[in-house]
Amino acid sequence: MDYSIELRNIGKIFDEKVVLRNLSFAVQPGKIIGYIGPNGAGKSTTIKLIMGLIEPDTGEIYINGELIHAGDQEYKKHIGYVPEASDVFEVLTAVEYITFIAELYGIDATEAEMKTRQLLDVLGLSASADKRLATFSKGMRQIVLLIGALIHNPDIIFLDEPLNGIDANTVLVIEEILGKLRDEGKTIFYSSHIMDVVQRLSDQILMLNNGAIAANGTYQELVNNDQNASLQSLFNDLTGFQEHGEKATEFVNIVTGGAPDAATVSEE
Ligand SMILES: Nc1ncnc2c1ncn2[C@@H]1O[C@H](COP(=O)(O)OP(=O)(O)OP(=O)(O)O)[C@@H](O)[C@H]1O
Repeated sequence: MDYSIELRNIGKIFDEKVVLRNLSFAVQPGKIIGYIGPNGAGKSTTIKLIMGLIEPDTGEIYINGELIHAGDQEYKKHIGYVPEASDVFEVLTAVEYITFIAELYGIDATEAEMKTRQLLDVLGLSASADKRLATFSKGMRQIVLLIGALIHNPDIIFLDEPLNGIDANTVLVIEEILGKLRDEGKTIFYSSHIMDVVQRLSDQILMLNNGAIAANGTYQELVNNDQNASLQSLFNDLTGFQEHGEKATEFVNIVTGGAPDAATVSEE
């Protein structure tokens, strides 16, 4: 079987800074892939490369076995993307925004509106369907972005912190939706800093550090079946971050004036 996404030796440099170095990984359809790493590790850059928004400096990207380039259009029809930043067209209503996207993907206008209203209804937003997005809360916007990314039934779905601002009940529904889409054979590429959600949802975890893969496997493989381990502690280990306790003490001491040398701490 072809991989749905395969990166071979990808390199990317921005302003003389090496952001991705020889990045290689492959993922199969019908899996949720947790894509994690510290701020600035290169996660969004990877997603932009796969979505063809930017070109790699070196290496190749294959989607469903086909070598792709940034200018290619065909494969993009099979991709859905839920961005982290909720930049939506504020003057549009939820229905207008989602049907606009659906029509861009070639869905007939009447069908697009019908499907949009049904999906908004399922996720509890039917009363706000014809309200402008300017009036929507962060979580409501996130749901609109999610529907907009899925309405054309994509095979490969990228989600960047998709649960931000969404209430606990709707989170449960969305997690189940992602599981069902995975069972339908979709590839779900899930990027998040919330380790317990990634640990719970992912069939495969890819950890990026300094532009290279630091770990790649199932959660059980990564923690070596250690019952006391967690993705959070593995993340701290692999990214070499052990001083959270000291950092917290230092911060609180500065705020409260509790440490004798608090005034000099920031001079480093
Ligand atoms: N267009 C760009 N021009 C210059 N530098 C860029 C550009 N895009 C990303 N970078 C740099 O590349 C590095 C990786 O950024 P990227 O957004 O991929 O990280 P990330 O892992 O998604 O981080 P976060 O978790 O904070 O979203 C950062 O140092 C960033 O400043």
